[in-house]
Amino acid sequence: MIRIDSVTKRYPDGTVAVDRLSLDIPDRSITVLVGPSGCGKTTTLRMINRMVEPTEGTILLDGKDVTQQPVNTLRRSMGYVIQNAGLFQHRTILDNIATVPRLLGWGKDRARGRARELMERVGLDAALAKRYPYQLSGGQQQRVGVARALAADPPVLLMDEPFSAVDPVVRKGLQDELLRIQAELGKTIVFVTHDIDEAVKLGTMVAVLRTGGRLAQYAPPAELLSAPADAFVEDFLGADRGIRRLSFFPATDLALLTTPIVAVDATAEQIAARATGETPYLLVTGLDGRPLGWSAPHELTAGSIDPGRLLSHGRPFVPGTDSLRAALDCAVLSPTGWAVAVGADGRVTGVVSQQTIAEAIRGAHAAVPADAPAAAPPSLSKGGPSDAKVAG
Ligand SMILES: Nc1ncnc2c1ncn2[C@@H]1O[C@H](COP(=O)(O)OP(=O)(O)OP(=O)(O)O)[C@@H](O)[C@H]1O
Repeated sequence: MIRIDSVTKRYPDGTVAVDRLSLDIPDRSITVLVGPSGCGKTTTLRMINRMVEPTEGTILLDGKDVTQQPVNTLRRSMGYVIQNAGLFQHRTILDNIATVPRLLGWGKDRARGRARELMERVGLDAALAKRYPYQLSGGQQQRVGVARALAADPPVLLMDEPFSAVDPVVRKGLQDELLRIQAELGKTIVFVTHDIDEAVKLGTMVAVLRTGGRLAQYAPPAELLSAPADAFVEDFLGADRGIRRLSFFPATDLALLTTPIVAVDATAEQIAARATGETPYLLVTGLDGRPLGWSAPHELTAGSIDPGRLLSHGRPFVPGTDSLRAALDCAVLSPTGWAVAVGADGRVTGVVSQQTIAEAIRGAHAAVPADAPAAAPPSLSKGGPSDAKVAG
């Protein structure tokens, strides 16, 4: 949908911010521009909506040169979100969001109705509608910024470090919300960040730029992690890329054991039958099938198992939704070294050892050569079990 074709930007003082950059930005997906400070990310983004004009090269939107379109028409087809939201301080939240529809000539009631709809979509309480930006938290202001950019339903969203100014917890919430909105609305999003973790989490495609505005690598995140193009990209990705790459493999095919599991009301015979030596511990579940904790079999008293005396079961993972990284994390954090698998309803479906997960990891790596990346399954959570990421 957006083609950046051999674009160079030289500022009047001679600074080359972007150097012969070519990128095909796919339709209805998130493309992330990432790289160190000053590598030309913002300049590239602003050339798309013509806030900055290229010195050389062309940018095509749906096959048409952006310089051949009236700049106002072009910008109205592109929502723009910046760090700190850039809200109009003297306008209410509702009127901030209604800005572009009003510019397009919508009546006040219709524009405000649309604004209310968008507040709900980005997770803002309707009670905030009449407040002014200074009466909102940073995270809420960013949500207003996203709602404002979406108000006229533009096909393209340009986002320049939109979540950089908020704390990590709020940031994660905003990222998850963006992925959810994107899954619903299917916008073409170009997203600038200097944070490689954010790039890998959000991007369908990731363009890594190096200082001087040159493209170092353009690839889906799994490919970046498995086959960085050079030492610069490898360094930029950080030390633990092998672990992070596991986010792209589903925990679906792990062989789960169901024997070492007993219910809290288990009889002595049931406990004995389950203590087969497959694991040094048994997992105790409640009568509802949810995990309560681990115990050595000889410490369990039939008929009066005290949940308060069990070892923590740790954080469970959901096979089919979570990744191998999530499963490994659960096993590493479990006091017994065994991870607990649950269904979407929270009921235990089995347990799995670190060793079995390690074998699955070896199998996954072997099945996908380093230069042929794993494709992220559509509903795979790429982070820990609480990372509700829907990969693009
Ligand atoms: N108006 C300007 N005049 C001259 N040089 C500029 C101008 N705007 C940006 N630059 C320079 O162009 C280069 C790229 O800047 P740009 O803002 O695009 O980088 P960036 O990757 O977005 O950086 P950051 O992550 O720090 O925001 C930098 O060296 C910057 O100093």
